[in-house]
Amino acid sequence: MNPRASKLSKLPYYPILGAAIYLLLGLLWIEFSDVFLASIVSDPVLLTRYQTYKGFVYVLLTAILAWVLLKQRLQFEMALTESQRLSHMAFDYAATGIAYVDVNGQFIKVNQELCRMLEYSADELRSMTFQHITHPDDLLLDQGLREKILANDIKQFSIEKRYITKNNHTLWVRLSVALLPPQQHLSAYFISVVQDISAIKHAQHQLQESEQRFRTLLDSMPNISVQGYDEHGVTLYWNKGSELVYGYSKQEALGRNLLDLIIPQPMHNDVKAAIQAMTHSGHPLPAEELQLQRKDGSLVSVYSSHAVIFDPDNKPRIYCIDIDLTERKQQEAQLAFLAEYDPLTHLPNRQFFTGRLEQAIKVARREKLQLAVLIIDLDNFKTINDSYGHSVGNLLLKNVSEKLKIFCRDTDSLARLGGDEFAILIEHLPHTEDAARFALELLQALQQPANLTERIDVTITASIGISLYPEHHNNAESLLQGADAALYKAKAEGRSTYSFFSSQLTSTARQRLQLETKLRLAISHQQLQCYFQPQVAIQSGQIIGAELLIRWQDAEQGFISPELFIPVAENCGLIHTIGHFVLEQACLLGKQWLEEGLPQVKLAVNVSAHQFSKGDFEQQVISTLLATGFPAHLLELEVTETALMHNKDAAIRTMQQLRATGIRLAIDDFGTGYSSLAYLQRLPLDILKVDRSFIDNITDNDDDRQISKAIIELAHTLHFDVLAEGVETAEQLALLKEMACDYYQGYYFSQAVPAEQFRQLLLNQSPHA
Ligand SMILES: Nc1nc2c(ncn2[C@@H]2O[C@@H]3COP(=O)(O)O[C@H]4[C@@H](O)[C@H](n5cnc6c(=O)[nH]c(N)nc65)O[C@@H]4COP(=O)(O)O[C@H]3[C@H]2O)c(=O)[nH]1
Repeated sequence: MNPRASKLSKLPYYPILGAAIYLLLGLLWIEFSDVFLASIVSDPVLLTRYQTYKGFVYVLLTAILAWVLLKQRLQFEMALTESQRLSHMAFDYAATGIAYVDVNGQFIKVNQELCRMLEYSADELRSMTFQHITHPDDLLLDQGLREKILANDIKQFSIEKRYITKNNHTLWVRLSVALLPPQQHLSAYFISVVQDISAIKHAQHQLQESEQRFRTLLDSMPNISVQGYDEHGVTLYWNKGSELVYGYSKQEALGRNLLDLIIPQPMHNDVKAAIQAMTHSGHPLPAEELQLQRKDGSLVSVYSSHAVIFDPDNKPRIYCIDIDLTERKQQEAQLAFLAEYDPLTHLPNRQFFTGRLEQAIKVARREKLQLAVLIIDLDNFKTINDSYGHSVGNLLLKNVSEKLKIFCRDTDSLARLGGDEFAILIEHLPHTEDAARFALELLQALQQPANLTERIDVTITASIGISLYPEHHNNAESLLQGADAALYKAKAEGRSTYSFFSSQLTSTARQRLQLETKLRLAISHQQLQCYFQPQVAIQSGQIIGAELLIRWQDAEQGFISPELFIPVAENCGLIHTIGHFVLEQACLLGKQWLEEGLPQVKLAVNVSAHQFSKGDFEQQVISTLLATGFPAHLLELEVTETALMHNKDAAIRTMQQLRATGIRLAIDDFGTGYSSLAYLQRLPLDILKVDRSFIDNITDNDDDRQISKAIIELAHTLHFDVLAEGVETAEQLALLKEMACDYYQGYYFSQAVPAEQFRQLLLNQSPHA
């Protein structure tokens, strides 16, 4: 029954009641209107007419009213019939199954859709109960809920359940049931609305299946970790990959916060912010590479991407898909290594070396340094390869690379350019021959027999080509080419040697190295001697001292000038041995002469810049004085301006310490350097030696004369004594006397002479002079 139709049926009786009231009021009007009109209208004609027609008017009005009412009733009846028809149609043709079911479960009325769903006809269904066609597993639930409605515990219910259709198919439906209370002639019955959800269930089933398959798939990928977290970071999902990548089992991970699991402490705040941002926006953050933490505390590199999925309760779930990059990183590192290193020797390759060289050139350009590039090529390597095979050849290359590694300093760069070719970059090369010395020593080291296997010992030689920056080339490529060309020359010269890019340099370097080798021998065979050049007071003409000058008489070459070998000695470090020898000679002989009663004279010793800048120089001087007993005030140390220029403050400190012991200090070759007056004032000097180059022309060059005069005056102003070097003539001496120069030395008085000869000079001099 349509409740709206029953309401409509009551409506038309209100106008009938109205009509009855109208009739009653009309009759009353007919009865009493004459009296009423007579009281207000006095015209008897009008009153008569009214009485004649009043019945007719009343009947007319009543007829009209009856007609209106009848029409309204007819319209209403028609509307009611139409509404009932529509209601039946709606029931029948509804897209949802509808059934009226009595309290025992018997179908009373079913619509077409329900029949279609259950594959029964309406008549068949009306002869059945819902229990007949309900899936046994769902029967208890359905029945129980209906009982609850009947017991008035609930008003209605809605469940998902299964029916078994006539053709024995399982049909998933959403069933909504409400109880219609008993009415006049009808007992209570259930209205069931049945919605076919088989398609949804099927889709859900498929989804579950595909989810299951997806999970199986995820679990089968060991280096892909998938984790699911709630909005607080609590772990909800943890696949096999996560177990393998992070080391936590599923049981250990589920329910724990990801911050306690895999996020290193310093990242905690960032991760919290990221979770908040994703759960609020519903959008994942961009994927990125992260370093996360394993159970054992070690870090693992992962490429982490995220997805934000809302669950059926609309709660955000964050899924992280982390790809373990460990293997890829190792491969990348391996590739990076191979791009720059030689896999056999693990030395940098040509590409890396060229880059390193370019960098070094930039620094050298800025700091005005010299660089050397050496290419080392093994002589006859092919023969070894051919005779013993490649594996022995490889062992030899490894052996050579080890020797090279040991040989190079930390600041040198070593590489294998390919085949049997190696390269070394020497930065901060102070002198050209340092590269030659390096090459020579390297050749000697490589010549040591190499024990490759139990039975194979190989002795091999190498050739080396050297090119220099900036002297030969100013870019990496050309420097390598230059060294290669030089290598070719070395090979052409008969191998087992080195060669510079320029032949001139090769011969100079070789000469200097030969000289160095000879000097070593000369020192060890005590072939160096100290000569003494007297220093004379200009006013009195008395010897006041002598400068010690080193002399080397070589058996083959004859006299070798200190101007030639002192720079070589400075480069190879022999200057310290020579310096110490001269100092010791001065002190020993000086002391000996004092003991003999010879006149007291000061002995001047040249000190090289290299000695001066070495930390223990003062110590060495003091201990020599103590060891020999030579008085400090008779020892004079000559330092050149250039020696003082290197580290001015340290030089001043050293000089002050030496001066404090009573030693005299002289500045040598004055005028050739760039000492400023201000700097000179700070130096604790005793004597200033005017360079020979000024004295040479003092007689005929006005400029030199003026400069010498100015130097002498300046020195006196600063309370230094002045000694003129290289005085060869009486004229020079006369001029110097005029200029009030204090002392001189030079061939005019005497060349440097052996100790005994100088001793004779002293003996000949009056002791009281
Ligand atoms: N033409 C000419 N030359 C004169 C005359 N009087 C002296 N000489 C030379 O001038 C040089 C003076 O020495 P120097 O300026 O210290 O210059 C020295 C000094 O810088 C260095 N030297 C010599 N002996 C030593 C030494 O024991 N230690 C160090 N560190 N350097 C030394 O070698 C340089 C050259 O020494 P030598 O060849 O001995 O040359 C000496 C000396 O023989 C002269 O009247 N005319």
